[in-house]
Amino acid sequence: MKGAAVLEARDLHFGYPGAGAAVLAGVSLALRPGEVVALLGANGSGKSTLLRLLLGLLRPGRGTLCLEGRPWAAWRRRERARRVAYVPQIHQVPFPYLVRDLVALGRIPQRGLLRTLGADDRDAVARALERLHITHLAERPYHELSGGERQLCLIARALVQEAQVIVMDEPVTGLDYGHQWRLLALIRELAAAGRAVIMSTHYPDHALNAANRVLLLHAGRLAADGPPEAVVTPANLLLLTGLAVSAHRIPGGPLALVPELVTTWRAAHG
Ligand SMILES: Nc1ncnc2c1ncn2[C@@H]1O[C@H](COP(=O)(O)OP(=O)(O)OP(=O)(O)O)[C@@H](O)[C@H]1O
Repeated sequence: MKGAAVLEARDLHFGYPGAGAAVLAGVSLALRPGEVVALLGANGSGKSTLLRLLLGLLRPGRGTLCLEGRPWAAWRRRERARRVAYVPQIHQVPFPYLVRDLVALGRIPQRGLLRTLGADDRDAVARALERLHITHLAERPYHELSGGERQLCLIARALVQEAQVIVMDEPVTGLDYGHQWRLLALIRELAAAGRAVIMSTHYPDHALNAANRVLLLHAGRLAADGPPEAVVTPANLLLLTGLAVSAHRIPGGPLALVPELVTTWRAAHG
């Protein structure tokens, strides 16, 4: 995909203080408007760490990060927050927020901390809840919700932020099958409207079908970066998971992935 990068990392190196080996070594990537980038990697491969580096929540030992071509440190915090939204994997709230209040927190970068919500903010919250089909949760305490319901609230909070870049750490985790695919469709819509989305995922078929570009994180490095069908290959899935997986073209349609284990079970047990 062409166009200037909205977020660009060059040669990132990172290790947690006191931990032995580096988690990331020499990772470079660029995220452009209109792109959905999927980040695949095994458990503990450093996906969350990389996303937290891209958000400026961790500092790289080496390397640079630019937002809209300007070094990360040159931006004021609020200006960055207007441009980059984050959907974390795990989220604790310090107060017993109602869902609509938690989602409204996403408006703070737009309005500032001290100004009360206006009609436009309330409309934005209502639209986001509707878009995620969770209007019925608006008056519920966030901390009483299920994991999947909370995840949808965090996505609504990112939507009302109206940031150009959305960083999502395993956004479909905990969501039922219908919500998973509806969320992926929404992510595609956001990108089609000009936003740039990077999301980590453990689902190769989501990367294959919902992303424009796939990054494969392995042994602290990006082992691949390219179009989905060039990256989500049996060879790369073997590297990533240790599993033999075959890819089958549905006539005139997408690729379907089948682990060889399934083929073996079916051959043995019907
Ligand atoms: N705060 C921390 N201090 C020390 N080591 C950490 C810390 N957070 C993560 N790590 C280590 O860094 C490595 C990468 O962790 P990270 O959470 O980035 O992986 P991940 O790919 O997101 O994993 P998962 O798919 O299981 O969520 C792991 O070995 C993890 O144990």
